[in-house]
Amino acid sequence: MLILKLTNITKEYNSRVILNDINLSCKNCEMIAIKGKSGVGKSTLLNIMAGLERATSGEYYYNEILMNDKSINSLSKFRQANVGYISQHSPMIPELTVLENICVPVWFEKDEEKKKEYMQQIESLSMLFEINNLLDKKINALSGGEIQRAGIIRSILKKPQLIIADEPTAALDDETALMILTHFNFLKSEGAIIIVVTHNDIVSKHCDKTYQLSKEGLLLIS
Ligand SMILES: Nc1ncnc2c1ncn2[C@@H]1O[C@H](COP(=O)(O)OP(=O)(O)OP(=O)(O)O)[C@@H](O)[C@H]1O
Repeated sequence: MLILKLTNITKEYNSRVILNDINLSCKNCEMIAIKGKSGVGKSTLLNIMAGLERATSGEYYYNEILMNDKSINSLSKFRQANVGYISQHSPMIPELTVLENICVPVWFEKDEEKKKEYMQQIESLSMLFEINNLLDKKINALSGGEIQRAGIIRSILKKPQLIIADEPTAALDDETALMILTHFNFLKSEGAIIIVVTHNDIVSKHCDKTYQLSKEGLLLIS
């Protein structure tokens, strides 16, 4: 079984405590929501779990491997192999088309079979998320919600084990958000761990557990 475990995690920036004594355990086929006030440290926590930042103290185990003392190079390999990171504002290259932007992770793949598999994923996900008719347009021609859906496809096309999503439905209407959540549920049933930061009750209702992040720590609220 795949387990993500945080024990007594703290994070400080310039001696300012952002996260204090954070404990969390989740396993594959689980989707959890994290809520909390602006500035409380939700993105910082996601960054630690994604291997983008190191905690100041405490232990982060992913699949029984201690991530704290990994080198920057190893963390980067961990991310490439395991993590699909969905951010609020997916960075896109404006000079490229939607398809070219989505294809960025495919550039680095040397295995031709895998490349083919990723391209098939892009085709089916863009149909599912209803942006298939926009793939040859320049990114600037898309709405915020369309760009967000393109960013989600790019983050999940390699079927990552760990999906970390920071407000993945912020730019989406409820109906489109539900479409994304239905797919997240499918990925969960296939074995992924999904961790979502959200202010949207529709999203948290689709999660197995909801946590509240505050200065007191991370509390299970439902
Ligand atoms: N690299 C950094 N250096 C210094 N301070 C930082 C850094 N990154 C984040 N912070 C600070 O840490 C605090 C938590 O930021 P974070 O982005 O994690 O909060 P958040 O809960 O995700 O907020 P929001 O909901 O507004 O996105 C903020 O006060 C922020 O200014």
